[in-house]
Amino acid sequence: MPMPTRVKMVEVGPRDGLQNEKAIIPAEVKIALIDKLSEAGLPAIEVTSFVSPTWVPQMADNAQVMTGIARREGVAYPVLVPNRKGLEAAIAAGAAEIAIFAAASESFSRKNINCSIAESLERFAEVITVARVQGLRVRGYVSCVLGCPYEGEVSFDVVAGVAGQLLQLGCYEISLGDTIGVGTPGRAQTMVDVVSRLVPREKLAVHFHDTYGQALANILAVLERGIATVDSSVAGLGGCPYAAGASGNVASEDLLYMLNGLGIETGVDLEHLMAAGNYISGHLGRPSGSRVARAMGCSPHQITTTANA
Ligand SMILES: CC(C)(COP(=O)([O-])OP(=O)([O-])OC[C@H]1O[C@@H](n2cnc3c(N)ncnc32)[C@H](O)[C@@H]1OP(=O)([O-])[O-])[C@@H](O)C(=O)NCCC(=O)NCCSC(=O)C[C@@](C)(O)CC(=O)[O-]
Repeated sequence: MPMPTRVKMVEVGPRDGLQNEKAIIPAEVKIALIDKLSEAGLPAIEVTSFVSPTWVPQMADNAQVMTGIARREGVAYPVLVPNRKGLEAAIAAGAAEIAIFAAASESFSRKNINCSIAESLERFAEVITVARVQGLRVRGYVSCVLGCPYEGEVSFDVVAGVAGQLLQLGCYEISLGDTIGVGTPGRAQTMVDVVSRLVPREKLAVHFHDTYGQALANILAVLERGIATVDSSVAGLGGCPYAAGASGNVASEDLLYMLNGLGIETGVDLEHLMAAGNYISGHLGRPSGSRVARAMGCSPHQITTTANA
């Protein structure tokens, strides 16, 4: 299968990246980060989540952040929503796109959203119907597609089944999450092949955490299988509060560097993206989790990364 010539980068740093931070980050910092990410040319930026503040205190300022950002024409600003209450709050804050999140593991579903997979799909069916009637776009996630922190191995048929149901319920795109970053390239390809029997590849995205250092390799492997939408997190921020030890997503800067090197179009500017990553790393008081940002920060050499330059 030919590699895509253009990849859509979905930035999840402000939500997935920051949700696990223990110290509460001021809303103004989150807003400034999102505005810098918009300036970098990202086509989609997940802003926040309208979940229970008891479960995820870091996202309690969701409405303030959502209403504070400077929205750019042509950029999607999805927010995570677990139920009707979250949907209503998201709509009140002006969201035009939501993301619902299911799992391919019963145990993870319980730990993360306090219900079974079947119950979650019932809940999401209602959320999606109401959202679409109100003109919102709905993205879907499936967590634990390459392994579960509680159950270990996860069946790819179950992953495909959940992804297929989210598509049927009305999600325009399904993001396949390796929540704990255990996947390797061959398994990632097989998983995508199995899921694509029920969901066309052009409606699939991948969401690889980099816990075992496999994320870029996995992304390259699934690009070879025709996947053209990839989630990433600026400065490699992140982790999931309900998956102990899971590290951040692949760093957006590292993903972009690789895509630039492959000559794949994204519309995203690396310097602006690094500026956003350096801004939030500075605020968090630790080095960026992006190896590209760290290397370029120390290196006086600006090496051309395009394949044919
Ligand atoms: C789903 C619930 C709410 C169920 O939690 P629950 O306790 O079963 O909810 P409930 O319906 O029984 O309500 C309990 C209380 O929460 C309130 N409540 C209920 N809903 C909301 C809401 N939307 N916003 C604000 N408040 C809410 C509700 O009003 C009530 O308040 P009280 O009456 O006690 O004062 C909870 O489990 C939850 O919020 N979970 C979210 C967990 C989360 O955000 N996890 C991280 C995101 S998933 C992820 O990172 C994976 C992903 C997507 O990145 C992909 C990957 O990597 O795999």
